[in-house]
Amino acid sequence: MAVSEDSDQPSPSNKTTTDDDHSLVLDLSKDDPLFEQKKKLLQEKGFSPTERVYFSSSSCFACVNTTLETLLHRARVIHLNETELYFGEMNIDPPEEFYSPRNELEALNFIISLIDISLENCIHEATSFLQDLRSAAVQKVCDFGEKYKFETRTVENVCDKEKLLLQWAQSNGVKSRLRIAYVEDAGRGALAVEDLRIGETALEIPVSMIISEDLVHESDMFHILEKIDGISAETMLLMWSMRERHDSNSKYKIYFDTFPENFNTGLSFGVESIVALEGTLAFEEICQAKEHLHSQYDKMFPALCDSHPEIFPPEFYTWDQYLWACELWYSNSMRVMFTDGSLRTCLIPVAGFLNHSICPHIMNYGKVDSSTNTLKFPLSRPCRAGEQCYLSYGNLSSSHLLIFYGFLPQGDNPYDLIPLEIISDQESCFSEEGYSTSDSTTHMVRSTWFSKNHGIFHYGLPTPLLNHLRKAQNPCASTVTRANLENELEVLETLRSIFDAMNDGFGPVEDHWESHTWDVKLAVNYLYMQRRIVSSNLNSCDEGSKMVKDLWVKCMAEDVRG
Ligand SMILES: C[S@@+](CC[C@H](N)C(=O)[O-])C[C@H]1O[C@@H](n2cnc3c(N)ncnc32)[C@H](O)[C@@H]1O
Repeated sequence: MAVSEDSDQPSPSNKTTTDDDHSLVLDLSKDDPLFEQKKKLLQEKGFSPTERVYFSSSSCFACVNTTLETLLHRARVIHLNETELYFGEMNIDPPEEFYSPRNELEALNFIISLIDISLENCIHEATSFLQDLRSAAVQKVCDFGEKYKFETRTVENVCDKEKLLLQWAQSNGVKSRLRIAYVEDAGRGALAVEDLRIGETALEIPVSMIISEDLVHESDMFHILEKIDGISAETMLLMWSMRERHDSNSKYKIYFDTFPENFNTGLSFGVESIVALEGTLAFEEICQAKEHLHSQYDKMFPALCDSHPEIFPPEFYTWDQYLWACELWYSNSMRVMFTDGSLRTCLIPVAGFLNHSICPHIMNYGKVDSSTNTLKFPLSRPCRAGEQCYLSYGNLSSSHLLIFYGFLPQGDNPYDLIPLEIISDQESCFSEEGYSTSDSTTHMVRSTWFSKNHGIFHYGLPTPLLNHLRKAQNPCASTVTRANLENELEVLETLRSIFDAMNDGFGPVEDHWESHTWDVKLAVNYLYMQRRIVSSNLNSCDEGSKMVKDLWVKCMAEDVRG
C-alpha cells in the first residue's frame, strides 16, 4: 500500500512567516514528535529551533546562493524522519549534508512554498530577490533530479485495455497529463505527455472514481461482513473485489480488466525462492505474511460460501483468488485522507499505473482537496515530456517492496535497514532521545557507503549505535587516549562478530540463476543486495580497526617518549 509523504511532514503555510526586514523564518514545530532530537541537532549545527534568515533586497548571485544554502541546512533538519535522524548525526563533521533523496526534495519544496507565501505578501523591493531565490531553489531541484534520473525504455505503447481505461476515466472527470506505456522491467508505467513543472498537477482524480469502503457499505455483502468479529475495512474490500472482478455489470469492469492474472509479488514465491532467502529479513517477513493470510482465509472460508453461496459463490472465493486480491490491494492501494478527516485504504484508477522510485516526482498526494473534491498528484520535481513519472510509495525497504510489490528498486535504497538487537546491562545513553526505551535496544545499520564520514570514531557506522556500545563498555569516549582507542577496538570487534554471524546465516549465492524462474531471480538479487550491505559494514569495521590500531601505536610511542 502506497503512503504519501505529507502525512507527518510540517506544512509550510503555518510554519513560516516573513517580516518587513526581509527575512524568512523556518520554524521547527513543537508538535513534531522528533522535536527534541531535531532541536539538539540544530543546536549542534549552531542554529536555534526558530531561525530567522535575513536577506537584503539588493540581490546578487552569491547572496542568493548563500541564503539558499542557509535555508537548506535548516530545512533538511526540520524534514528529517526518524531513520534519517538516526543515521544523520554522523554528518555533523564534516559539514557536508545529504540525508536522503526524500529529505532533499521535501526540504527544497518546503523552501519553495515558503518563498511563494512570502512573494504573496511581500513589499516591492524584496520581490526580485525572492524571485531569484525561488529560481535558484527550483534549479537545485532540477539538478538533483538529474543525478537520480533513471532512463525508461518503453517496450510497447499502451494496448487497448489501458486506452479504454484512460478514456473511461477522462469521461468521468479524471484530468491527466500522463500517458500509459509498457516500460522495461516494470509492467505499465505513466509517462509525461508534456513538460511538467514543479508544483504542477500531473493527475487529478475525482472522489467519485476512488474505490473505498463506501462501496462495500452499499453492497449486499455488508450486512454479513459487518457481523464478523473484528473484521477490518481492508478485509471487507478484499471480499468485495474478489466478486466484483467477475461482475460484467460492474461500474469498475474496465478498471478490473486492466489487472494481470498474476501479480508476481513475494506472496506468490515458490519454495525454491523462499529457501534462497534464508538468513535474510525477507525470509522471516514472507513466512509471517503467508501464515497470517492463510489464517485469515481459514477463518472466513469455506464458512461464508457455505452459509451464503449466492453472495459468496465458492468459485470466486478460492485460496488462489484470495491471494490474488491480497496482492492487488498490497501492490496497488493508497492511503487517502478524505475531507471528513477519515483515512482510508483505496484503489485509484489511473494513479495505479505510477511506478515507485526512491527519488520520485510525486511525493505528496494523500489528501482530498476540499475545494475541488479531487485527489491531486502534484510534482515535487519536474518531469520532461516522455519521461516516466514516478511516485513515492513511502519510505519502504527492499524486503517490503519485494514481498508486497514484487520488485527491487533501482539505485541504493536508504531504507534498507538491518535491525540489531543489542542487550546491555546499562541503560542506553540514547534513551531520553527516543532511540531506545530500555536495556534492550534495537539499533540498526544500513550500507556504510551512504555515510560521508569514515574517519576515526565514525567509520561510516551510525553514531547512536557506536555510542551505545561505547556506553556499555566505557562511558564518554571520543578523544584520542589509549583507553578510548582500546575501547574503540572492542566496539569494532563486537560489531564485526555480529556481521560475521549475519554473513554466515545467508544461503549460498547461485552462479547460474539467469536460467531460473522470476521468483528465484528476484530472491537471488535480494540476497545479493543484503550481502553487499553486510559486507560494507564488515569493511568499515576492518578499516576502522586498522585506523584505531595505527593511532594506538602512535599513542604508545608518545607515551614511551614521555
Ligand atoms: C501500483 S502498480 C504500478 C503499475 C504497474 N507497473 C502495472 O503495470 O500495473 C505497482 C506495481 O508496479 C511494479 N513496479 C512499481 N514500481 C516499480 C519499479 N520501480 N520497478 C519495477 N517494478 C515496479 C510492481 O510490480 C508493483 O507491484
